[in-house]
Amino acid sequence: MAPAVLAVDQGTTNSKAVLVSADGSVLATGSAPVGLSAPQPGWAEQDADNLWRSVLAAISSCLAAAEPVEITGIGLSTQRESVVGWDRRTGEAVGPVIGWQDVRTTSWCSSLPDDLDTLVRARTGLRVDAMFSAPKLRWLLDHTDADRVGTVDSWLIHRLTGCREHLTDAGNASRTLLYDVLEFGWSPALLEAFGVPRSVLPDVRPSNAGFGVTAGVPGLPDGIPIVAVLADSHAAMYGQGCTQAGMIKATYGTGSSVMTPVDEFVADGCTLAWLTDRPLYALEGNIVSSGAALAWTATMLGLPDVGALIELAATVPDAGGVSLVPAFAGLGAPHWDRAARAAITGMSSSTTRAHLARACVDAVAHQICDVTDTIPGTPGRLRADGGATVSNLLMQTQADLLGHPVEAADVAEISALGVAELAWTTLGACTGWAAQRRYRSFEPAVDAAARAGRRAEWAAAVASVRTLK
Ligand SMILES: O=P(O)(O)OC[C@H](O)CO
Repeated sequence: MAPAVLAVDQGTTNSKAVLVSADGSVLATGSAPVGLSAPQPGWAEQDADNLWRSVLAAISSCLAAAEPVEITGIGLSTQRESVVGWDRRTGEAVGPVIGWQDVRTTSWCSSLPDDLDTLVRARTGLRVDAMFSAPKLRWLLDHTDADRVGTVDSWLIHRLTGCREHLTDAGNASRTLLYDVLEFGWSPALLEAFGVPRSVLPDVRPSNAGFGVTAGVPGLPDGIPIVAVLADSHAAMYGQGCTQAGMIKATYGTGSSVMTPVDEFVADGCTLAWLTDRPLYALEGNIVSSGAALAWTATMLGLPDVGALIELAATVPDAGGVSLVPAFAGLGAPHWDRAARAAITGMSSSTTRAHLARACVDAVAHQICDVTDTIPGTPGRLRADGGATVSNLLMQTQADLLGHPVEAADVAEISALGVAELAWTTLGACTGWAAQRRYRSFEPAVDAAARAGRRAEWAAAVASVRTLK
């Protein structure tokens, strides 16, 4: 039987499973949706058992679509910052997954002392914000009986290993606000500040250090090693071969993430992408709503899906002066204004549904530019990945607004391929798959004055929703 790595990419809306051979070929894929609910405004919850079942369903449909293979290892890529709590004795989830988009702890975060933010920046590269795990963990500990907690990777490791292991990788840990990315351990000062006891947290391992073996997983043999674990956005960066300073990638998911590796840790907007034989730090900007904004606008316009929205957007040459700022849960990077709310500006009596659709596509691209504008010496060429990159209209808009070429990876499963590549590298295979990957290239097609005009229109719309001036 041919050897393969089974890569699982657990995201906000879907769980995917991909069988990948040692040369990077995709042998089979499977996917299953995950439910998401908003029981109160600003809350985002998922059912932890449903999430686990969606992983099993994705694996099962992937294996059913493949010729028989020998699974030599598992690679795990997961949505970040979301947290789960469970009972140490029974292994069962206690309470919901609190999603990364959930902002229920915003006012609690605002009540924390300013000097905590200084400490958080110095030790994690991040800032105090309700998006990150620590305030969500505090909420779980206050409102449930959980005595074990972790991010989604640790919940899946727990289930894949028959409830034996309580582990996380350093890249996922770096998104919690509790992990010292310079000392490579949970920070006692940050644990105390957020009121999270060390005893409830997983042990942190380097991203390719091994995370136990499968036990009792329906449809999988026991004893398969979990070789590598990466956070999904970081896995996309690995899959893009974006591993050196001077390269930049954007992942278009439910939100978007722009990342560029840096040679040294910077105490603002920096994250630990992974830890292998050495750490790789990256500057990152998280955009809260991009794919979610496209889906919302499609629904509001009575369209069946995002594909139909983009088709409608393509029927007009521009947004006709309309801007749509998708601050449904506030603004993330680079504005970090959680009290801001969404708005549509610039409408006139000649505004059509197509202009609104086009404004939403523009918004996804503008938000990426807002982040790249803040990255010093932004490299010219942007590598793009994620579901929305199938849209040529979006990619062309991105190149036009950026003023630099955009290269869209011609693979749908870049995060799964990224973690599969790290797993195969760890197992001793010769990789470097990004060099052979095909990209769709988009060159800017508008002049500097037109670009500046559109960026200024967008900036005015963002300014109109901001609460922090
Ligand atoms: O589920 P995605 O792909 O939108 O990714 C979610 C991110 O990891 C949140 O930081």
